[in-house]
Amino acid sequence: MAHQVPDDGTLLPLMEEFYTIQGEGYNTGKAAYFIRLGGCDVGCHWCDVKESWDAGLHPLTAADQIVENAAKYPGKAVVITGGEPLIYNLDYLTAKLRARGIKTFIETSGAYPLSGHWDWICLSPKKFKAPVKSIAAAAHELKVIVFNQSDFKWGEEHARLVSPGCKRYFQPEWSKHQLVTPLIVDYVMQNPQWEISLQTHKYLNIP
Ligand SMILES: C[S@@+](CC[C@H](N)C(=O)[O-])C[C@H]1O[C@@H](n2cnc3c(N)ncnc32)[C@H](O)[C@@H]1O
Ligand SMILES: Nc1nc2[nH]cc(C(=O)O)c2c(=O)[nH]1
Ligand code: SF4
Ligand SMILES: [Mg+2]
Repeated sequence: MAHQVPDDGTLLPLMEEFYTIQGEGYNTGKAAYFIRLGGCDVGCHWCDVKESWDAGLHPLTAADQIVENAAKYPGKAVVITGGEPLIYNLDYLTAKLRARGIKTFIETSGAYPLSGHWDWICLSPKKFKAPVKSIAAAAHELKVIVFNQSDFKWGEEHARLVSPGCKRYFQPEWSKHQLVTPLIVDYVMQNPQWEISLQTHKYLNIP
């Protein structure tokens, strides 16, 4: 059974929360508390967290409780991810985190309209359900997953939509990383407005 999630953002389906090091993208290497919300209908066939997709499997949890949990850790940054976190209204959760001096980062496909107050927005657009138009201009980071050669073209199409200061990354799809990492290395050397992002937590064997 799906939950009835209230639209004021005070209750959210929480899959897991853990303190670790941001493994990907611009904030790689920084300690952060991860908040993983359940629910996603984007359907990436290579998604590395398919257990998140069914929101009904993940308990509705008070946003206030999530804030209390996050505030216990010395790293004053959270990464809100999922699933697709923008299915939910994140205004309440992010306002409360910021009021506690905690920086707010999001990982999103952009398939739903932006809510929340953000210090860093990582947009990772997907072919399977394209981002809403308004989100590209707000992104601080564009992180495109490379599963095959066609993803470079897809990345370039989205790079035209983001702001000039937005960081651009290609990140290998994990199951294909041996094959596609050398392609990304070549691409970045030829197109230095792009950088490579690796899922460093998977090499470090941390969450
Ligand atoms: C699991 S997603 C959750 C957030 C949001 N649904 C999204 O896709 O951006 C978190 C990040 O992991 C990336 N990701 C998911 N599966 C991956 C895989 N197999 N290899 C590399 N990156 C992956 C996504 O593109 C996204 O940047
Ligand atoms: N260490 C670590 N860094 C991450 N960056 C984005 C992640 C995600 O699943 O959204 C992730 C994750 O699951 N673990
Ligand atoms: S949008 Fe994110 S959570 Fe959803 S299927 Fe794709 S990678 Fe997984
Ligand atoms: Mg992950």
